[in-house]
Amino acid sequence: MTVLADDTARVVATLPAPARLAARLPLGAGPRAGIAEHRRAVRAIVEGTDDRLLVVVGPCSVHDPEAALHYARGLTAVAAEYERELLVVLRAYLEKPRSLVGWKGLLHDPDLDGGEDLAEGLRRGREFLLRAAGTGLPLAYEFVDPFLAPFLLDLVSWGAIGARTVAAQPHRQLASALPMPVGMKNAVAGEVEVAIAAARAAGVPHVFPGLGPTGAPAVLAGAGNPACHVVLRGGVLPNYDAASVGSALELLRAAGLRARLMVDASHGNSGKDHRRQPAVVAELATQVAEGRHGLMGVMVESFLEPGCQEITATPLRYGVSVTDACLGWADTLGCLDALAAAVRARRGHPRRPSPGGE
Ligand SMILES: O=C[C@H](O)[C@H](O)COP(=O)(O)O
Ligand SMILES: C=C(OP(=O)(O)O)C(=O)O
Repeated sequence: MTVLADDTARVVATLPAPARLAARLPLGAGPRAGIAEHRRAVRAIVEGTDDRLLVVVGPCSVHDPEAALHYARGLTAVAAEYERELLVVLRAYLEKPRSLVGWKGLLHDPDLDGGEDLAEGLRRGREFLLRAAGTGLPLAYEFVDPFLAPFLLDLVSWGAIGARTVAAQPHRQLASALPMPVGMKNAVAGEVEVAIAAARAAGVPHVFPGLGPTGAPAVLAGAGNPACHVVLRGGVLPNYDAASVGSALELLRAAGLRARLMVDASHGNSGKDHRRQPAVVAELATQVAEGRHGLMGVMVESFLEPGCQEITATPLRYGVSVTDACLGWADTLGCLDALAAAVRARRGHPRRPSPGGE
């Protein structure tokens, strides 16, 4: 066993270099081209040259890859049905940030038993993302630990920096170097300014320490990511209502940013009660239908079955979240239908020629 000089942490296992993991689980040329196209399509919505809604939907966390793939296959058919109005992106989250302690996601603990076999978690996580990409859906991923990003980022078409890390310089630096649009969540208590600051900070170049492809510590350079944007996820109070969305758009304009944002129907906007997500989506659909062009995306936490369960339950119920409660499949279909109808209605409201297109 190797002991660090100051005895603060023991090395309990080693990980492969990112390039080695990718060589074992390679992304083929066809899917790579598909992901490049997905990123271009997501960017077009973020920038406002595509008037569809970006809908990031799927489980809070992937704990059972087979169930998540089952969900993804169902979503593929629905995404095709609504492709004229919605760009549907699968939440494929393998890391969970915790408010205190708890299961940190499939990468950290793939057997859900506290074994914390990160090497196996990375292998299984990358394998899952490859199979999920094989459905043809674009994938969404929250980059919780910047150290783990180089193992997986080639598979992601929309990235998130979460409410617990959005103020952190390492996450903003990472976002500046990511090759896909990145949503910056407002802070846990609800502060939107920190998400705007994160989008601004990640929009400019940074030089920062990280892991090179060969696994060696390296100095990395991010060119700046102009497709970073804000995601309103609520806080102490929700912020999906028309007044809150309007004032966030004003803050973006005042900061010199594009007045376009996504709203998360879950988390602080639903009080983590999945049964409230359809009402949040209905309100967002109303705003869209009435001509709110700056509302460019919606996030929904959804899985095969509604609700959630304790990760320690035996047996675990198939298709039920082990982290935040999710909408079930039937309600998810209702949400997508409402959002697609809203986009059709919005097309009847011409955009004002403002920088944000609001
Ligand atoms: O999205 C998932 C959770 O909200 C996030 O991981 C925080 O969870 P926690 O507050 O239960 O730790
Ligand atoms: C953790 C998440 O969200 P937030 O950062 O908004 O809490 C999430 O979307 O999984």
